[in-house]
Amino acid sequence: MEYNIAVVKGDGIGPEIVSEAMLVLDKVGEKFGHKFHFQEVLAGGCSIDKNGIPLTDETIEICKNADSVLLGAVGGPKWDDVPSAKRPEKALLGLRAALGLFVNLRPAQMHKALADACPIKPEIIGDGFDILVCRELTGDVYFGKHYRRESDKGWGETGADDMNYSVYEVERIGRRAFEMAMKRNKKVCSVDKANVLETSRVWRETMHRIKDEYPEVEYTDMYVDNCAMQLVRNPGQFDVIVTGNLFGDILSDEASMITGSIGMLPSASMNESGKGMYEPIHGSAPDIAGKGIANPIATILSCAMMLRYSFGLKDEADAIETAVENVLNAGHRTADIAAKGEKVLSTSEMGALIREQL
Ligand SMILES: NC(=O)C1=CN([C@@H]2O[C@H](COP(=O)(O)OP(=O)(O)OC[C@H]3O[C@@H](n4cnc5c(N)ncnc54)[C@H](O)[C@@H]3O)[C@@H](O)[C@H]2O)C=CC1
Ligand SMILES: CC(C)CC(=O)C(=O)O
Ligand SMILES: [Mg+2]
Repeated sequence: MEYNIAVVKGDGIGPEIVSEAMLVLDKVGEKFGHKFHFQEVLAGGCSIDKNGIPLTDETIEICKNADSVLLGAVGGPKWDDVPSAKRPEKALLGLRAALGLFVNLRPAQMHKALADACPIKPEIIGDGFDILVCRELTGDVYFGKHYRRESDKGWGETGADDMNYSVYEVERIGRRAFEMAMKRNKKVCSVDKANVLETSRVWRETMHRIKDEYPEVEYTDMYVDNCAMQLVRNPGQFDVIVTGNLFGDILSDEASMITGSIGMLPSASMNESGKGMYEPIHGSAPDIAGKGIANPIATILSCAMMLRYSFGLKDEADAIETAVENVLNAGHRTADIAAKGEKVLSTSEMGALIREQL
């Protein structure tokens, strides 16, 4: 089969990690008899530099018309002072909205070989953990009105961001979370801040209404502050965590670190018709950009999610995941997951070793 993939390398380490992932897809194509056609497009800071705006209509059209989208990361200090409506991150939010990508799946699994890179004590980790953060991606405070006004207390200029969730949006993500749980360990933990936020009260009431449609699933509610704590106290208690855009963003970065590094976590963002955008959960890592030391595994595993979820290529997805596992089991490490004194691989050396396993 032939597949058209729009590629948004983006900024910072984006081009370094995405190039490795594209080579992995080429290798999978060779092995399994597929052809992946890549069309590179600009979004984020690099688009601001070339076009004056972070996201052009052309990029949106190419991404909409492709079978799938592979994205690295956008943003960086170079563009920190551009007006907020034109920041690189607006490209990401714009693409998510334009493609209707309401669900963002972020799996955080313990790779046994990386136990040493996990900052939590082995007796707490026990047999490991396998968490799926199911984050709502096109609502919440990220898509509310952002504005400034004068403080009515005379405290000067005040920033304000509207946080919203409608019943429709919660039902849509909630059902997706229950469906994912049915294919896994049949547990859903819904995370909110219903003790304070009206948005969260609508979230919780809606989740309680739909949970009865899935009687086999064990359902719990948890406040987000408690969840942040429980993720390090006992990560093994979780199966699917369903939550809003902001809480999911923060909790998935935290969940990534207990796997060893944020450089390990892939993600899949999908719309109602299964169209997807696949990206690592991390950002453009300006502190290490251009040094060739970023971990490409999150992006490579995002390609596995693309093959599985958008193209239905299960064996091909498994092959990538097994190749990554083999490389980790053989003790190969990039800087972020290496123990003191361990040999450290570059981005391209890690990519090459993974391809050798395919
Ligand atoms: N999806 C996206 O495009 C995202 C973009 N961003 C943007 O990225 C820029 C930097 O944001 P930060 O808060 O620094 O988050 P970040 O995720 O880029 O980096 C946080 C820390 O993790 C490290 N790190 C990240 N990815 C890594 C990898 N693959 N291998 C090894 N180490 C890695 C970085 O070196 C840094 O020390 C900002 O402009 C931010 O807005 C942030 C998150 C997501
Ligand atoms: C850069 C933000 C818009 C989003 C983010 O941090 C994320 O999706 O992980
Ligand atoms: Mg984030």
